[in-house]
Amino acid sequence: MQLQAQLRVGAALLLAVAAGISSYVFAGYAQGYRQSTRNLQALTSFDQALKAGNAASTERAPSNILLSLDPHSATSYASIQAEVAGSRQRTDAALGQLQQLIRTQPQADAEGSQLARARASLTQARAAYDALARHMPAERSPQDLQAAIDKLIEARSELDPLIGDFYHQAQQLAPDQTGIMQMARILSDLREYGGRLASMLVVPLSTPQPIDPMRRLGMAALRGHIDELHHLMPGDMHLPGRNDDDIQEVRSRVERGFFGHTLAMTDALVASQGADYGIRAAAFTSQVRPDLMALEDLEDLFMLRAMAQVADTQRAEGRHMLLIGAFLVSFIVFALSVLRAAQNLVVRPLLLAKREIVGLANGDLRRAPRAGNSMEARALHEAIDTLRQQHMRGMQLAIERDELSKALRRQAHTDALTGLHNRHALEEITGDLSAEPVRLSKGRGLVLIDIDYFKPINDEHGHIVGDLVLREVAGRIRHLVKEPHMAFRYGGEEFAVLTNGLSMKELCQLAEDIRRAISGDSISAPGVSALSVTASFGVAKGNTVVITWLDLLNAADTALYQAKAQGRNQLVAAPQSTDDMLRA
Ligand SMILES: Nc1nc2c(ncn2[C@@H]2O[C@H](COP(=O)(O)OP(=O)(O)OP(=O)(O)O)[C@@H](O)[C@H]2O)c(=O)[nH]1
Repeated sequence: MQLQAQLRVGAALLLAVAAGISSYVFAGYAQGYRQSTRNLQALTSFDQALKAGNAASTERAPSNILLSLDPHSATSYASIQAEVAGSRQRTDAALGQLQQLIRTQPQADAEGSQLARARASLTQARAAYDALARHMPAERSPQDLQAAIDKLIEARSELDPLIGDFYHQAQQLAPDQTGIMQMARILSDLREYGGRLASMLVVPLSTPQPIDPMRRLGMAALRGHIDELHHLMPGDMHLPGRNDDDIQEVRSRVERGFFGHTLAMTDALVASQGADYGIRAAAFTSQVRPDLMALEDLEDLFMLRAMAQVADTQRAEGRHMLLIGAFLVSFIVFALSVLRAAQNLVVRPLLLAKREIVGLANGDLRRAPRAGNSMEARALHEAIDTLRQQHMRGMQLAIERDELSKALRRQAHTDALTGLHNRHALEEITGDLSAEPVRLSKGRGLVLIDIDYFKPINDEHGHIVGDLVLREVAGRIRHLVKEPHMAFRYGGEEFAVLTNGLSMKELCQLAEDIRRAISGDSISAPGVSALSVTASFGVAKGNTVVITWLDLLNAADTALYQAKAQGRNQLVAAPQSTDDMLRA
């Protein structure tokens, strides 16, 4: 597999492993985050149910005060009336929010009906209050007053099942927060029972009249519940984790106010047998109200604490998820960067170097584009440059060798004196004449030229002059013999012209031209008067009889011999060739 592919597969595997591990851990935190979100929703819903209950309980205090006031005489009537309207608005708003939450509940229908009943009861109770409030205090019968108060208590009781449902649901979803939620519920119940207890004293105090025995029994039962709940409250309400000074402070307010002041006052009023209570309903309600509010405050603090704890957990899970996400993204970026760097620093330089080396091997000496600036890449490029230099030297040597061998070959085939091809060159074409005869094509022609009476020139004028004559004769032959025909120094004072594609007539014409050229102008040499030189010619051509090179040479040689014999300075065509000429 290629390095690039290996790198990619490696990076993909690494990423897959990192993604797998991250996903596994992420899924754990995501589960925790979802759980915390559900817990928080459950706690918020329970808190909203408690708030709705508290709002309905709280509405009673200003309503009860209003019923003990004279609409015409009491100066505070209008402000209490406004307070009643405000508290009713707050109750309605809290119930509205509760209704929204109920829509998302599993038992939305049953809880919705329960809430509708509570609202209907509340509307009835408010109507009863409003009807009584329009009358003068003297016109309000104790029975009607009590009935209105009872209706409001009853309307508040209608919310208890809903609070119970939300409590159980929150307890199931957020079991860790059960202790705090229990505490909040106890405080909510205490607030309601304390409010009811106070409400039950409103009629006796307003009238004033003794508390009837039945009501006294009911109040005793409530008082018992309150004591039970008080006992359920732990002495030490210290919560782990956060600073809970605020809880301790409100708790002591509750102990002093509700369990101390309110219950003591209530107990004293219940215990007094006569109708002279020494305090009127409005004043009593006003005194009790802050103590009941302290219970609500404490409950609020507990719920806030529970929700804050869950929110902390949720934030921590969210942070972990973010961290893992950031880690995974960073890892992906890192892995891709490493891959890219490896590609740029290793793979690409290697591929380009490979291309350059292959180019060198194929004779391309150009410097190819390069990549990578690492030490290793530079070393690789230096090695390629060295290889190129060696390759260039090798090529240069090869060229020189080639030229040398061409020169040698040329030299081996050239006659040093005349510069014509030598006999060896002719034998390259004809082959070894002493060996197996080699066939020739009919187009081949041969003219053998032998200088006449050359020995006397040598003898008379010396070899140097003889050489000069040979060079001059060779020059005149070369002048007339053009490609594709070739001129040779066949040996001593003998020359040969090998033709290709000439008819016998053309061949004889060429031989005659050469003869005239040799015998034409005399040859001058230093210290020698003009030398007249002639030569004899034997001409032959391939045909049906002359079919090998040996045949051709023999035919030309015989003709030359004949030319010599007939008096020299003439040409003789081989007889077979002459037949051809005649036919031609
Ligand atoms: N100067 C010189 N003489 C050479 C060379 N090669 C051969 N010879 C001479 O050429 C002469 C040839 O003489 P012969 O063979 O008797 O021929 P010839 O004198 O030309 O007489 P015919 O051919 O019969 O006309 C000899 O004297 C050789 O020494 C050479 O390279 N230089």
